[in-house]
Amino acid sequence: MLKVEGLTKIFGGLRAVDNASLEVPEGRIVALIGPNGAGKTTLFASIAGFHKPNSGKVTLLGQDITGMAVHDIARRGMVRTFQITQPFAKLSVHENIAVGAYQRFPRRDEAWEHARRIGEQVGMGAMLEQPAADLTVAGRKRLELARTLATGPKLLLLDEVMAGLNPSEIVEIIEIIQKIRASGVTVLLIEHVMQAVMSLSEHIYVLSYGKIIAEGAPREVVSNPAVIEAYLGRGAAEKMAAGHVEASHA
Ligand SMILES: Nc1ncnc2c1ncn2[C@@H]1O[C@H](COP(=O)(O)OP(=O)(O)OP(=O)(O)O)[C@@H](O)[C@H]1O
Repeated sequence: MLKVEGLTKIFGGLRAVDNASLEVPEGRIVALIGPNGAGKTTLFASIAGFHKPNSGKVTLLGQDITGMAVHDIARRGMVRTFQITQPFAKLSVHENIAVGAYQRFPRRDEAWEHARRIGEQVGMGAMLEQPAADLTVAGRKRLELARTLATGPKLLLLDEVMAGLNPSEIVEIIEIIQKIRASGVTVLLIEHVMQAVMSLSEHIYVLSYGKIIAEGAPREVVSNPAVIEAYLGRGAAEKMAAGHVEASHA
């Protein structure tokens, strides 16, 4: 569904993303992990049209979309969420979701009904009439998910939708993401919550200093010495193998 080949994005002298390649097959949940500042959000933004890559190629459903505008990419079925959510605070939850739904259903009644269904899908059925300003962090994260989902994506790019959530909220949103995938939407997610990455994704890419340093099945990737070192520093993998570092810190 999505193929990224040799993507590089440079800010000033900084190679925030350096020759990164990845693939997301249709119907899968794929995760992109890596330490803070590794370049994950920059890679997302470069894939979804928010940044123009310096080099590399992005292919969506067989079409070259490199450097295309955000709305053209969205029309082709790929949308992203944002880490910092910015709903229209004075509008209700239902109205906020409808803003996304209008991109797919120009008729008001259809967009409205679609927005209600999406609201229920993300567990916000009882909150539809609330102003977005009254939502908790978890509510705002769900609303962000609902707004992008309402545009009818084939591929959803989720940027840290679990940040700031408590354990039970995380379990709920994991279930919602599983349902979204079951409804036919492919997912690429950036996430720091390892519990979620491990239980949701079938394939993981690890970014460190802009480069993809490892990829594979979740269990393989978390025990990869290069990945452990990227998170814990040089020599950590060896110390861990010798029992000097708690595995839970990885
Ligand atoms: N618009 C920008 N201009 C200049 N430098 C930027 C810009 N956006 C990001 N960077 C830099 O690029 C690098 C990668 O940042 P990015 O936000 O992509 O990392 P990240 O892996 O998403 O981090 P986090 O997990 O903390 O969200 C960082 O060094 C950051 O300071």
